[in-house]
Amino acid sequence: MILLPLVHQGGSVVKILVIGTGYVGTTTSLIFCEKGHQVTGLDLDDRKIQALTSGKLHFYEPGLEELLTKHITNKNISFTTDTETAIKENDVIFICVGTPMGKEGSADLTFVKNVAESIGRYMNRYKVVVTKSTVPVGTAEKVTNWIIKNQPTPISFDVVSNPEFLREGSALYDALYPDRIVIGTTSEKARTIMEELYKDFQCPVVQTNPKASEMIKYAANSFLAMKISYINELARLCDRLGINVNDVSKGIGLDHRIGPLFLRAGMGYGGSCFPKDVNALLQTAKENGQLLSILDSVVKVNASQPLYFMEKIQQALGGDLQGKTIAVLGLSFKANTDDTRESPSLIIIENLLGDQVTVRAHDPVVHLDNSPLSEVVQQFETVAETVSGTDAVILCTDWEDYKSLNWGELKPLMKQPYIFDGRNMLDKREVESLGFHYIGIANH
Ligand SMILES: NC(=O)c1ccc[n+]([C@@H]2O[C@H](COP(=O)([O-])OP(=O)(O)OC[C@H]3O[C@@H](n4cnc5c(N)ncnc54)[C@H](O)[C@@H]3O)[C@@H](O)[C@H]2O)c1
Ligand SMILES: O=c1ccn([C@@H]2O[C@H](COP(=O)(O)OP(=O)(O)O[C@H]3O[C@H](CO)[C@@H](O)[C@H](O)[C@H]3O)[C@@H](O)[C@H]2O)c(=O)[nH]1
Repeated sequence: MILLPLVHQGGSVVKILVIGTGYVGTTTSLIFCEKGHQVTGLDLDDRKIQALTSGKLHFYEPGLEELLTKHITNKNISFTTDTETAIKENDVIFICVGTPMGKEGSADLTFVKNVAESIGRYMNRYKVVVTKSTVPVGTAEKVTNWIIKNQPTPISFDVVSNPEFLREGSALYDALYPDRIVIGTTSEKARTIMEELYKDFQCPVVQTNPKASEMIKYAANSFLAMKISYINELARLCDRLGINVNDVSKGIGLDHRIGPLFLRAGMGYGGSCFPKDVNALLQTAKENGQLLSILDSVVKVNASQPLYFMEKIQQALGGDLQGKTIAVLGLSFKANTDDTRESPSLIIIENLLGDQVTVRAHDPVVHLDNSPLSEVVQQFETVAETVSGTDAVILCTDWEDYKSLNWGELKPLMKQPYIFDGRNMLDKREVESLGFHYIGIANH
């Protein structure tokens, strides 16, 4: 299924192809449609393409499905699995495929390499090839070489690094209203085309070379991860001293040099990005003989944070958890997504199961269904069913739904009134006044 144009650029016509229809690919496609462009979305996964073609999103992301329906109706977007035709018919190609954690923490570039080879094989005229996937420093050069190696005859092209900074759960807003756009290229021709594509975005544009652009993405994610590990480790000290870490976050975050965001203490960062990207940057540092000792510590603190919380749970419940029944509320790595990749909830569940606990689970959008976890964890439709007969509730994901629960009504359903709040979501005094034992992360 192939599209007609077009973004007009200085009289010439530019057609956009987005390769990979995951969180980033789908969002990227739709924001360019919003800006009046015409987009083809390509994926190898036929089920995803069929779903998207019929206006259905294959993942949970607020606001995206409505936009998808709108742009399908307006014929601004179409989807295909036909790699060759899609490459031939489009001029700007965004690579949005996954770059999962590979050997020793480095980014696995298999999918990017496959795409670059296809682009080389099938390109028929000048193309701008844009890496939106998060890729290590030096990848633009690799992509260039993979394309050249697969070209039957030499045809000119440019590779641009243009990292994506959207968050799951607010992907659409983040992509439509980014804090900045980073364009990494040494080609004036490609830069002009990229500027044209982004001309309606109201934010600063950082113009740099591909290597610096690739580094900006890793440096940003690692910095945010560092803020989280910093506050989490500080929370452990606050716990010992009886200090409310939320007050500390507020007190330091109001200093505009520090900023209020990413200072929420909890069970550690998860998701498809921070864990893999911090590790990939560490691997880049190692390969280049440079120690990043702060980031080393960020990873260590993050790995031990769910275990720190588990210890608090064990201590409060008398040491041995064997034979207890515990409700886990929230499976996704954060609110407003159905993504469970590297979710701290899963680490908590794994530890509970290891302690011979019967685990009952709930999540507003994640369904364990056919996952291996469904064989050992029972999932319920409502929170009331989930907490029935349990010795404790563990709040693992910061869903709004959980903040507004009527704990007074839930308490009589439980065997023991314990709440472990891994996200510091609840008002300690309020639930304690209902007769609960409440333990958060330095939420005193
Ligand atoms: N998820 C996020 O919030 C986020 C934000 C910013 C950047 N990123 C980065 O963007 C990239 C994509 O992330 P994602 O979460 O959207 O990934 P994803 O795994 O959800 O989607 C990737 C898609 O690429 C498809 N694909 C793989 N090989 C292909 C090929 N040869 N041709 C066509 N399609 C192919 C897969 O089928 C899949 O649908 C990663 O590098 C990630 O680190 C992700
Ligand atoms: O104060 C905070 C903020 C976040 N988190 C946790 O940190 C993780 C990541 O959260 P968030 O950054 O909101 O989600 P992602 O969708 O993974 O987005 C990050 O990763 C993306 C992929 O690279 C980037 O594009 C985004 O800019 C970057 O925020 C989650 O487990 C959160 O619960 C905390 O524990 N405390």
